[in-house]
Amino acid sequence: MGQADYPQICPGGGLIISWQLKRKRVLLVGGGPVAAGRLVNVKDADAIVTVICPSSGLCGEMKYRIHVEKSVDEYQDRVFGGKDDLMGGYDMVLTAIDDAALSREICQMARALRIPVNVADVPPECDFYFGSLIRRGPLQVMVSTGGKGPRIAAQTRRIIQRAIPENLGQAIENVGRLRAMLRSEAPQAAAGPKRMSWMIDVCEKWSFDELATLEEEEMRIILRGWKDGSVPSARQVRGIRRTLPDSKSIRKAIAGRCPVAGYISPWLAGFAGILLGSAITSTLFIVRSSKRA
Ligand SMILES: C[C@@]1(CC(=O)O)c2cc3[nH]c(cc4nc(cc5[nH]c(cc(n2)[C@H]1CCC(=O)O)[C@@](C)(CC(=O)O)[C@@H]5CCC(=O)O)C(CC(=O)O)=C4CCC(=O)O)c(CCC(=O)O)c3CC(=O)O
Ligand SMILES: NC(=O)C1=CN([C@@H]2O[C@H](COP(=O)(O)OP(=O)(O)OC[C@H]3O[C@@H](n4cnc5c(N)ncnc54)[C@H](O)[C@@H]3O)[C@@H](O)[C@H]2O)C=CC1
Repeated sequence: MGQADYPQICPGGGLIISWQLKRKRVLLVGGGPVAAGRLVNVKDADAIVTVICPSSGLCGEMKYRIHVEKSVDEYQDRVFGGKDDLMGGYDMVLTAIDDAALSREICQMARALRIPVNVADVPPECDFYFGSLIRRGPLQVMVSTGGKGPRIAAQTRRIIQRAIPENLGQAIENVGRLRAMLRSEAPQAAAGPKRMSWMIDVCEKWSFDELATLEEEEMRIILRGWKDGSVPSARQVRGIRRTLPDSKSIRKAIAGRCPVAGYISPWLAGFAGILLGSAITSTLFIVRSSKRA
């Protein structure tokens, strides 16, 4: 048992977790563009949100969210009024106001009440930071630089965004449905380890594209393997007809590069070659025919 057997502890980071805010109460003070961004973040997590901000200070998006979309659960058209405003049983307090002294005060009051608080742009007054976010259905990715470089967080997010397959959200959605079906077929706690290793096999054996296009009937067929611990492949479940190459392989074949020579895909090169060949042949034919004539 030595140091090398265990992951190294790297102090100085933040704890990245997926805070379940559903039906929890969030107080948002402010109504500018930053507050509007925060609102979207917490409503994406199904929170119950109260906004305190005079209507004269609401930005366009905030007006839309409150009056048209009606996604703000409670709107109070006034300035922040002191400690009583924090007594609504809140699980989180967010401020995005252009008043540094008041923000500091709200932060201190929230901390005294042990309510986690974020003051936009003031790291010492944040119990947690927001991050740069990617959302694809149930898939969420957050990039944090721990306050060192928020713009770099956004740039990193864009790099990751490009690397995430388009249909991954749908694949995860379907895996969620299959897991739920498995849980109702084998609900016993004792089956946990077997359930988990069977689900691991499904996720490893089926590609994202195959999972993304899974239909309910196919899920039932896969589940037939559960009892003897086997996982049928997509080819076995779908037969030869539906096992077309996935979109990634098609894209690679058409637009990819030959890994050895580095030139564009042999498919594309081959196709271009045929086109060029027929063009040359027909030109020669036309030239010869016109000479004869
Ligand atoms: C600590 C933190 C606290 C918090 O607010 O939660 C915080 C603090 C500060 N931000 C500042 C500035 C900028 N913030 C952004 C952008 C974002 N800032 C976000 C989060 C965070 N910002 C938390 C740390 C997150 C992390 O590091 O990972 C993002 C990720 C999420 C979001 O806010 O929703 C979002 C990108 C979303 C996206 O696009 O994906 C840009 C870039 C831009 O606008 O394009 C700039 C200008 C460039 C620059 O300054 O670097 C300043 C300086 C003010 C000054 O100099 O006066 C401070 C204060 C300080 O650093 O002291
Ligand atoms: N983390 C981030 O990504 C960023 C954070 N910020 C910071 O966030 C804060 C807000 O930014 P913006 O939305 O652009 O500001 P803004 O100036 O557009 O909006 C300020 C809002 O606060 C409201 N407000 C002011 N005093 C209030 C009070 N006593 N009670 C209730 N509401 C009050 C105003 O009516 C207005 O709606 C700024 O302090 C800014 O430094 C700014 C840009 C990026």
